[in-house]
Amino acid sequence: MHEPKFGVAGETAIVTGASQGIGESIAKTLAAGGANVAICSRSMDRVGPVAEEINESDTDGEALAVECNVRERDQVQNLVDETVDEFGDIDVLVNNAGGEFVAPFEEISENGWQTIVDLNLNSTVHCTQLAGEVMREGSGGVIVNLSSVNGQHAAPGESHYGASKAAIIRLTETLAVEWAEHDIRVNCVAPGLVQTPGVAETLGIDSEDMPPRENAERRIGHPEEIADVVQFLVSPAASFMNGETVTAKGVPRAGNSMSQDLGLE
Ligand SMILES: CCCCCCCCC/C=C/C(=O)SCCNC(=O)CCNC(=O)[C@H](O)C(C)(C)COP(=O)(O)OP(=O)(O)OC[C@H]1O[C@@H](n2cnc3c(N)ncnc32)[C@H](O)[C@@H]1OP(=O)(O)O
Ligand SMILES: NC(=O)C1=CN([C@@H]2O[C@H](COP(=O)(O)OP(=O)(O)OC[C@H]3O[C@@H](n4cnc5c(N)ncnc54)[C@H](OP(=O)(O)O)[C@@H]3O)[C@@H](O)[C@H]2O)C=CC1
Repeated sequence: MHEPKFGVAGETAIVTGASQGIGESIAKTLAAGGANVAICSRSMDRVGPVAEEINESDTDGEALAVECNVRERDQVQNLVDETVDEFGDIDVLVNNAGGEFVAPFEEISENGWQTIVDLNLNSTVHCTQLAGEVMREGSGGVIVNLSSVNGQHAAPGESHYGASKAAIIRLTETLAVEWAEHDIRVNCVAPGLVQTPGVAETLGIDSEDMPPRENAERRIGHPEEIADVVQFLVSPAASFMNGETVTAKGVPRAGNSMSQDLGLE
């Protein structure tokens, strides 16, 4: 009989941007599956309680919280070092931290553009190079990057975000080829609109005022629905997947579904 291989027990995973939203859900899902998770955000006050919640639950996996701004390469090096000190190795990296503001291209300042490219793309480069070094020197590993449907299709007001998220897809494909010889798989998830505190902040509304999630025509995702895809890609069940971008957007419309999900189109 073929045994299912969807588990992550005993793995050590870094999840960036795990104080809320999709990253928090990924960390809790992997820990529930028995992985040890090193989680970060810019604020220990925000990421610490997530680690405490995991450690106080009956999951097999343990959590380590590290304050780390992923835009700062020296802080990422510290995250990697603390993870290895605590858990001995790094098997999994989930590049989740990211964000944006919505603005027309002509209104984005040089610093505004730089901020979003740093936050989404350059942070992924820092984490992947520094954690990847540990994986290459060890027994390989798995990397999952968070792109977006806005990295796959045009969306007004998202030029900086879309460009950085599209670049993440091509980086994923390139590294999958370059690092196959090191036994490192690199895949990507492209979510459609997911109900998180960050999206509510971006839209300037309260989380409770997000459009309904269960409307079949304008389906908005739950963070757990992205976390489960990440867990699959991390697990040995996805051993023949490398360089892929898995889209998870609820309703298979062409193009960018986010503004449709919001009822704007
Ligand atoms: C159609 C359907 C759509 C639907 C869209 C719905 C969202 C769908 C997709 C969601 C994707 C997500 O990633 S959801 C997660 C998103 N969550 C978040 O992003 C929440 C956290 N946000 C943030 O931290 C900030 O917004 C962010 C800019 C990213 C980082 O903040 P920082 O403090 O590092 O940066 P700041 O110092 O504030 O700003 C840096 C520069 O950016 C400029 N800047 C900041 N906000 C700006 C704005 N709204 N418009 C112009 N410019 C702006 C500032 O003026 C600065 O430039 P100068 O003035 O020149 O110095
Ligand atoms: N929600 C959605 O609809 C979609 C989201 N995505 C992508 O999924 C990922 C998660 O999104 P979502 O959960 O909505 O985001 P949220 O804004 O809700 O959460 C972002 C997380 O990242 C952390 N973070 C932000 N900046 C930094 C930084 N510089 N260094 C370290 N941590 C940081 C935040 O923690 P803190 O503030 O404590 O630092 C927080 O934990 C992002 O990459 C996003 O682009 C893609 C498509 C759709």
